[in-house]
Amino acid sequence: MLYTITFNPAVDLVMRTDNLHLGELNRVQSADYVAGGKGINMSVLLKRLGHDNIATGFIGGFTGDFVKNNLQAEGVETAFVSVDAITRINVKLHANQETEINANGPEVTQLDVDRLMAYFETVLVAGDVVFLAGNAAPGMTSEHYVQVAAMCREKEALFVLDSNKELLTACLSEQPFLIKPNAHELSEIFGVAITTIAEVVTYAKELQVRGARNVLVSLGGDGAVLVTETGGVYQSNVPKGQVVNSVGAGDSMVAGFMAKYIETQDYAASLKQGAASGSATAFSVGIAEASLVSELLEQIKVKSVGVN
Ligand SMILES: Nc1ncnc2c1ncn2[C@@H]1O[C@H](COP(=O)(O)OP(=O)(O)OP(=O)(O)O)[C@@H](O)[C@H]1O
Ligand SMILES: O=P(O)(O)OC[C@@]1(O)O[C@H](CO)[C@@H](O)[C@@H]1O
Repeated sequence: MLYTITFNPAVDLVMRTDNLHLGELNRVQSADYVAGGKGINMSVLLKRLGHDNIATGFIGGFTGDFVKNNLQAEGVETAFVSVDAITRINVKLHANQETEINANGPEVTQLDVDRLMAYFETVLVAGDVVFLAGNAAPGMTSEHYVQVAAMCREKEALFVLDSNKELLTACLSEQPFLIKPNAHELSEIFGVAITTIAEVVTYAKELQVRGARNVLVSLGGDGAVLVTETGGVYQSNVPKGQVVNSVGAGDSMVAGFMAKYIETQDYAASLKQGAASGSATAFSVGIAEASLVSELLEQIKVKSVGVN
């Protein structure tokens, strides 16, 4: 089975206005409410690409009910631990530029974490895939991420991680199957400016030395680079299209990549579908429909850029 974990889910409130005037009343042209949080976005796209999965994490309040109902409407099974507080609302504002305002989210206690870990202790078996994505909820530390990573390693489940510098680097020693930093996160991890593809490859390989099995670096409108444990180094382009809302593009890339990997174990084909999925979501209000992913696949070129 595939499981996603979102420690701090959200309702994403996506609003559009022509111009944003700080310090004044602004009225918007449109407002859309979308179930969000990185693991949740992955669950939606995995299901749309034909992969049953179970969404887990911590959830609460009327916003939590909204997220669960949306997932269930998508056909995604849910196994969240309920917390006695309201799941956050994150504002995604599209004016001249995209601005994101992410709330803190509810406090999570050690008892909540223990409940979630007890669930995984019962269900997880060899060959399962666990996607852990997004930031920690208040009350959580990197130790909780390492706990999940270690359990996956012990039970021989593939562990896929997309999170910030501190949480990602803390888990490297548990040998995650896939990590997906973006260019900015890669620069932050090493404290250097990374501008060329050669530099991306060098630092992605350094993450492998530190424990990651496969490293997918997303480069926004410049595509992505994949460094594999089997020695491949691949680069993908982006298709033509109108960016509508790039929120969730990275999550979609991970879901699209893993969906294809599970089917084929073909890294180049997986990168191709990952890239198509990321762009398809960037060209959509929420997470992409499978039909747009297939349509964009035709425009994605994956080339080998050297041997690892
Ligand atoms: N402007 C764009 N045009 C076309 N494709 C895009 C664009 N932005 C993102 N993508 C696609 O989506 C992938 C992931 O995007 P990005 O690097 O922005 O991830 P991210 O920073 O993790 O995003 P997020 O945190 O918002 O999900 C890119 O590698 C690319 O394939
Ligand atoms: O605060 P986090 O957990 O880092 O990110 C949460 C978030 O910004 O990530 C998703 C897009 O990747 C959104 O759906 C959601 O609002």
